[in-house]
Amino acid sequence: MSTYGPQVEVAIARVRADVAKLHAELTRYGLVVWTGGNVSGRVPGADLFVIKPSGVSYDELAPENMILCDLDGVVIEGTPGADRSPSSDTAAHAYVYRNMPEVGGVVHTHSTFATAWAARGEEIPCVITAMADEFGGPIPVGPFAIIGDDSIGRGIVETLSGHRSRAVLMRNHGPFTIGSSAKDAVKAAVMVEDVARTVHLAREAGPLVPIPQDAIDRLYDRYQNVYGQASDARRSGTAGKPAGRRPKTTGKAPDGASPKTPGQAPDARRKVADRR
Ligand SMILES: O=C(CO)[C@@H](O)[C@@H](O)COP(=O)(O)O
Repeated sequence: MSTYGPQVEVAIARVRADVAKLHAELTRYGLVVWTGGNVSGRVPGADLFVIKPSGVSYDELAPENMILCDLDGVVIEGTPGADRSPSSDTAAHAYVYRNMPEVGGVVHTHSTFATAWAARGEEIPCVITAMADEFGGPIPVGPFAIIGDDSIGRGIVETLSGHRSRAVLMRNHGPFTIGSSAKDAVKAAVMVEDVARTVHLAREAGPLVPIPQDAIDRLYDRYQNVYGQASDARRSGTAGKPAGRRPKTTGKAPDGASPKTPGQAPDARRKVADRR
């Protein structure tokens, strides 16, 4: 059944386990309701990534029902989980992996405060040290984009390339985060909600006090290069480092006619729609 070498199979198994487990962090930190968020992880050493099935309860997520895709977002037939349709945001995640080779994980949620900033189309100003540490400046807003093809991915890549922030607030939609791994992208999703909430509450109470740019730069540099342990991915890898512009490739969404397009074909809502 396997068409990959033993090393890649081991890597796929590890990413399946990580991605399945990390969805529990989204609920643990209150970043999602129902099935409104997704995590994916790149398979090191292969042009593949793993993402969850669309609209499936987080309680049901397990390594064997995660879905393996190529970097065009096409499901790899015959692999575990391939009988279900992948996340609605598969084409967006795929676009990010194709165009940002340093990215190892992508996360999307509708977390309340970050999504409220996205609904206003307003970037979150850098007014707390935790934000300077983690994001190195403001959290930018990305364009409004329709769900289902790679336009969200284009918006993420255009906004975050060359930007310190690992989070973008997609206008009228919600946060998407990137990281050196799926776990690192989940961390960014947790942190962006935390700062969105704090800055919102601060502004409700009075004027925000900006942090001077040179202090932001120093805080960011210390957090990325000194804070924590030398073995941390942030310090040893590319997480949080400015990505720089990447060459763009032509986006290719999954085949619209395929049963592997986002959303589960047997879902009850679909049967109802079909009857209309
Ligand atoms: O934002 C949206 C849809 O509005 C999706 O990202 C969210 O509902 C999660 O969808 P999936 O279950 O990953 O297909």
